[in-house]
Formats: sequence, structure tokens, C-alpha cells
Amino acid sequence: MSDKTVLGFIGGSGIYAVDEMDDVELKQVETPWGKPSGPVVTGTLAGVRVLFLPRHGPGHAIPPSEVNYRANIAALKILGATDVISVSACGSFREELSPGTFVIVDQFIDRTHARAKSFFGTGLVAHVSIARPVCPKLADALEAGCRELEIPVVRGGTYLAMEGPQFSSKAESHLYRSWGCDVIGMTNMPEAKLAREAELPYASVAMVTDYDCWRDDIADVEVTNVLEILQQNSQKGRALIKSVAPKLGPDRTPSPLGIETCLDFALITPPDARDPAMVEKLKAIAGRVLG
Ligand SMILES: CSC[C@H]1O[C@H](OP(=O)(O)O)[C@H](O)[C@@H]1O
Ligand SMILES: Nc1ncnc2[nH]cnc12
Repeated sequence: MSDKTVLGFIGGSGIYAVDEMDDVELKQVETPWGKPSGPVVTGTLAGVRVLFLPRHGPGHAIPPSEVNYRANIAALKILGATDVISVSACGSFREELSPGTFVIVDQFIDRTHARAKSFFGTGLVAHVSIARPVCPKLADALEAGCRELEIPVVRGGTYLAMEGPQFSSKAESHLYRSWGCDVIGMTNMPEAKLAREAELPYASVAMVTDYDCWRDDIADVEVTNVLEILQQNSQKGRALIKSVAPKLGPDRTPSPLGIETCLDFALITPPDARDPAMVEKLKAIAGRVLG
């Protein structure tokens, strides 16, 4: 892994570009898992190499279940990303996490069920740990950025990833609250799992747009009532992206969780039992251990 930071940003709803990036280029990438959501924008922010990919594609045309999460993570890895930060919209399950609050999540519950969730499979099986899915070094930089910009921020929280595209029923919303979840969205899983398989430290800032549908005193979430707050969050989210790059700096320090070498402990299929075609394909994200 490089000793220079290459910071990959995945922009969610409302975050379709990075402001004031230098040396901008658009890169079309083809991965063994197909095409990412769109061209990757590459450039620099305060001397730090940055890659940017809008998760739902240009014009927000790709729904959460059809985002090619594997191709998105693989494209960032192929372009040299050392770290990945996701910026997403979310609903809130807590009164104190009001719209406009940025939650730097540290746990996920994955209730998605219609998406490819692993790069690995028949021919080469791997089991990475997701016990601690978020890199604290990236979360520190996001928290510092929010504090500097005076964005209301909460450090830590559990993000419930639902399949969508419909929003939850009230029964589901109450169930997730009873599970202790803090926020809800449709995209951070399997993205976070795939980033770990690609040995990429990952963090997610979830920008609250609504109270989902658990409150009887506030209108249930609808796209129309999300859009206004999404606009305000989007400006702050873009400012946050700009402020985070210099905090991490061009000279990279490793993740305290050792994420860059997690595949050392994860491959269970012995070399002589591996499918050569599968190995070849996996070199795009696991070249460090597959040669
Ligand atoms: C616009 S409301 C629902 C939509 O917004 C979130 O997208 P993202 O996570 O990419 O910011 C949520 O997950 C849904 O996809
Ligand atoms: N309430 C909600 N549920 C799922 N995804 C969301 N994105 C923004 N608000 C959301």
C-alpha cells in the first residue's frame, strides 16, 4: 500500500461533485465486476490526491439496489485509492439527531438482500472481519472537519441499511429503533463490507434529512420533504470533503485497525484448491496477497 494518501470519496444523494479540486480529469474504468456508477473524477485538494464517484451516477439515475457496489469499490482500488469516505443522506431514529446533523457512524446492521455482497466466491473463499467496519483515523478527520465548519456532529452511531427503494413502514421504523439503530439509509451496505475485502479503510458520514416515519408529530419521510434539507446538507457535505483532505495530508499513516493487510487472515481456500480464473479476477482488489 502506498505511503501517499489517495482519498476516494463516494458521494450519495445530494453530493454529485467536489468543489475546487485541482488537476481534474475524468477516468472511465472497467473492472472485472463491470462498470462503476460513472466516470471517476480525479484531482487534488490541498495537495492530496482525491478520487470522486457519485454513487447513483450522473443525474442520480441508479437506484440503491442497482448500484454496482463491487465495481465502485474496485474502480477506486484500481485507480490507487488508499482510503474511502462515504457521504450519504439518512433518516434519523433519535429525536436529538435532528435534520442537518452529521452522524459519523461506526456500526452497521445490514438488512439488504438483493445485492452482491462479496468479491470472493466459488473458487476462492474469504471471510474478513466486519466487527469494526469503520476506520477511526478517517472518522477522526471527519469529526475534526465537522467541528471546524461548525456542522452539528455526533461521533458514533448504528446505520441500518435497508433494501429500498421504498421507505420503511412504521412497524419497521419502530423495530429498528427498538434495535438501538440511530440512522437509516439504503446504501452503506454492502459498500463498507466490500471496502474491507479490498483492504480499503472506510468511514461514512450520514447527513440526517428526516425522522423516517416513527414520529406521530412530524410528517412521514417523502422525497419532496427530504429535498430542501438535502440541499443544505449538500453544501455542508461538500465543504466537509474539502476540509478532510488536508487533515489526512498527502503523507499517509496506516489505519490503526490494520485494514490494509486484513486479507492476510481471511483467505480460507488453500492455493492449490483455488480456481485460477477467480484468482485472476480477484487480483484487481487483492493483488497484494494474490501476486
Ligand atoms: C433521497 S432519499 C433516499 C436515498 O438517499 C440515500 O442515498 P445515499 O445513501 O446514496 O445518500 C438513501 O440511502 C437512499 O438511496
Ligand atoms: N428515512 C430514510 N430511509 C432510508 N433512506 C433514507 N435516506 C434519507 N432518509 C432516509
